[in-house]
Amino acid sequence: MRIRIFDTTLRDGEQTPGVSLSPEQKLQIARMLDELGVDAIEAGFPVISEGESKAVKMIATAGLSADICGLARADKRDIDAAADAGLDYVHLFIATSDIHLKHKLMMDREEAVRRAISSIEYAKSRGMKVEFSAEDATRTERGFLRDFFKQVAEAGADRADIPDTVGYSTPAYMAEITRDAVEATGLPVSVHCHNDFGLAVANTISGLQAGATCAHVTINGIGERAGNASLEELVMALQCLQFDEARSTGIHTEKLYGTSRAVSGLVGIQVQPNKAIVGENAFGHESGIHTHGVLSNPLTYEPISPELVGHTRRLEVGKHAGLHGMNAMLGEYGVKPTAEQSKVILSRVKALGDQGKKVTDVELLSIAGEVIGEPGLRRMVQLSGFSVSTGIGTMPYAFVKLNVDGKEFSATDYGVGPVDASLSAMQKITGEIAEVRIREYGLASISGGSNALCEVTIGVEDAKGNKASARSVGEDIVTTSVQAVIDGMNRIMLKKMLGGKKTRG
Ligand SMILES: CC(=O)SCCNC(=O)CCNC(=O)[C@H](O)C(C)(C)COP(=O)(O)OP(=O)(O)OC[C@H]1O[C@@H](n2cnc3c(N)ncnc32)[C@H](O)[C@@H]1OP(=O)(O)O
Ligand SMILES: CC(C)C(=O)C(=O)O
Repeated sequence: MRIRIFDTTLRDGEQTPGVSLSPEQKLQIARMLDELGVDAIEAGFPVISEGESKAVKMIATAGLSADICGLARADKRDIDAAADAGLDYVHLFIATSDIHLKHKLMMDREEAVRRAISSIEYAKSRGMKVEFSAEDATRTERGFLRDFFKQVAEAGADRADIPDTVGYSTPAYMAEITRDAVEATGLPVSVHCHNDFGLAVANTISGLQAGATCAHVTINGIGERAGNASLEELVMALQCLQFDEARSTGIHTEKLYGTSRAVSGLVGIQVQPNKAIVGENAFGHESGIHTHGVLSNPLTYEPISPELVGHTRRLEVGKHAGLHGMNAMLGEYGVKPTAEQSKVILSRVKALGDQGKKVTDVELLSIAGEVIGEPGLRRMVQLSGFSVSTGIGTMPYAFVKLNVDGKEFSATDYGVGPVDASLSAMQKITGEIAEVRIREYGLASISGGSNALCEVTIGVEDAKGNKASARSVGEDIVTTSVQAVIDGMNRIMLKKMLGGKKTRG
């Protein structure tokens, strides 16, 4: 069965506290969602502001393949705003649980039904298709919910949606009320699940198994409080796990990781490393037993291949590392220790781990260099000049000069602060010579006071998915950041030059 993916990143996702997108940013995300292959995009809630109405209009007229929809309360002004934004598809809602009716809407059940019916009739009179949500459905008295949906269908709604507004349902209950709604309405039914108890995807799947044909989801699971059902998790679960019946979607799964990162950047919310499918660690391994297995056959410790979702594999060393994984990582840099040397290198890596430290690629290589007795691995990139200016009433600015294998490159750029400006300037250079991008940046203070030492940990990646991590410690956060990036770049360039066996990606 083909499942309809209704993406609400731009509406419920944007309701994440602290997130606001400009119309241009919303259009940019809508285009990405369309390319990803979603069936419907909830572009926004047109009545809430001028910018929101403009954004919805821009998306509605952008010629996208997905159906474009907007949210409206059971209220004429909201419906007019949706129609005026150029929509022919509106998502109407009214709460049906007693707690919402009594304490929020101050109306009884009969009034809620009347408001639902009149809003559907009005939206239809304005030429729009209607998807109707019974807000807080899962805390609504079951008999009333069933009756409510029946009347919504009789009033002319085209689709019915079951929101688990505060993530309160269990999968079993979601299935029961989905069956009720399908029977009562005879309409295509959607499910809209929140993640307050971490069950949003499980509840969504349960609703789909019980007869719903559409899932409301967001990229990275962003949304109110603990968020909504995550698009990437749901889509991959439907595609890869065993269910009673096969359910497919139109999502181009190889675009999932890129879309996740792009949305994360635009909304300003980092994806947690252990997030399923798209987190940095979703295909990352440190434990020796795991890296050993993965090197032989990745499916030993990965349920799916990272390429399927546009992600890459990453091996790391640390306290839990083993010889096979560590030697494979060193092999990428052309470093081949003897069996005895490997044991010594690993014990020093573990000693760092025992001190509670993350061990970066640069540290692994410098330990290996010391143990093998080879001079440090060649630095192709060196910092040969650098200055920044910052202050109040001035735009932070950086000048960076790098010596790359004897050739000088320089770049300048602005940024939100001196670190940002320096990293942007560096990226201009690295874009030219090595296409290295910074995928992770962490800054921590490791001693107190204004003369504190800072520690910068950085992850860099090239266009081919080669990754390297580096750490630098110093007194000046800008210089330390630049040094960490340069260390990471050196590792990537060395890896490319040596063309060692690739253990990642
Ligand atoms: C579960 C969900 O995600 S629902 C969607 C939630 N999203 C948002 O709220 C996003 C943006 N919201 C806003 O910008 C504003 O809240 C607006 C523009 C919608 C309304 O702003 P205000 O007029 O200042 O009202 P306020 O937000 O304080 O209160 C909500 C009003 O909507 C009413 N309301 C809530 N749900 C509905 C509904 N489904 N149908 C009709 N009226 C509703 C409330 O009763 C209250 O009405 P009142 O002002 O007459 O008392
Ligand atoms: C408007 C509705 C569908 C909603 O977002 C919710 O109940 O979570």
